[in-house]
Amino acid sequence: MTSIRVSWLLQSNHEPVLGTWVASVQSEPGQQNLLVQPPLGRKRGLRQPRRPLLSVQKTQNEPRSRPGARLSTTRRSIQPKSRTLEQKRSVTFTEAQHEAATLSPPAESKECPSENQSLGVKSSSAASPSIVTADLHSPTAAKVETTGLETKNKEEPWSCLSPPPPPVLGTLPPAASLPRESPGETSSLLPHTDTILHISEDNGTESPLLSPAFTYTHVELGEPEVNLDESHVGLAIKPGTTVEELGPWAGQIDMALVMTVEPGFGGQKFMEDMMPKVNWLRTQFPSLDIEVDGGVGPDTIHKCAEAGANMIVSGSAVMKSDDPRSVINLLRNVCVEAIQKRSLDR
Ligand SMILES: O=C(CO)[C@@H](O)[C@H](O)COP(=O)(O)O
Repeated sequence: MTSIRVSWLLQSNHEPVLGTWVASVQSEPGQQNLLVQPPLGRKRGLRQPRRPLLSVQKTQNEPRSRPGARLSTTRRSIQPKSRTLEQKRSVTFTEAQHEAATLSPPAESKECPSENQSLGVKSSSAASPSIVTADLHSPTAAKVETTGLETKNKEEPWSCLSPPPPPVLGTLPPAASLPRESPGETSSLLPHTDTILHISEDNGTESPLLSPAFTYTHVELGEPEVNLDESHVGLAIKPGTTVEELGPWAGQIDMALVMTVEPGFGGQKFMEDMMPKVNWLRTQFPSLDIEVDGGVGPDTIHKCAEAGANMIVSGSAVMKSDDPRSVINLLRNVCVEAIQKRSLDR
């Protein structure tokens, strides 16, 4: 039997929730490769508040949109509803590649009631072993605990993306130099060929989600169920992919995943030389959620946090620990402190 892989996320400014991955992966031309992350412990149709990953405001240096870079299709003509504290969301991950494919809008969020969990490390019998979304809090808060919910401060919804301009190799493009999109423009192609998430078998082995050996839970993207404003979009880059290739998209996505190992399996050595990618993204896009994945644990978390990562995937370091909770707390606290420090430095 195949189950969703073991991993956990450390996110800032989220209500801690348990999550599971529902994958819809289709690789035929014109079909989508996407993953949706409805929180576990929730039931469809019911909502749970969710806070932004970062409370950092977008800066002028951070374009919200740009011309020719649109993610979706005619559905983008749907007027997004204003986000409320109670809105549901999903996460879609794709990997930036040059091969064009159509990205359909993300499947519906499937939300269920779930009690908030103070540290986000609580597991549930309904959950995949350990996808845990832990909560970080406002970087400006003097303490870890926060009292109020926030909504992600995007004055306009994330925009549609279309294939980016040819990457500028060799130099990192300043975000401010990125072209801006014009209102009403729509296009439909998002280049991607792969997904990042992994699933694991009961014997503990992992394989990429796209492995044909696994069965995926197919999520039909029913039109009535889609609410684009409730979606998050992420782009992932493997170690061999330059951040320049992600740069053109970064002003429009919610999350960038910088792989710090080659996707494939857990337990690999953390690639510190990926940190300049994280640092550049954080510098150029202060409110972007930046995730690192691979070889992250107590020995490497400082580098990630200082570079600007605020979402952490940690496999071995947590799962092989005698005290996973303390490891998670450590990772979270290091990130919180780095976020607070950046906030004070600004
Ligand atoms: O999916 C991958 C790598 O393919 C990563 O998510 C790792 O599985 C994370 O595990 P550790 O590297 O932390 O052990």
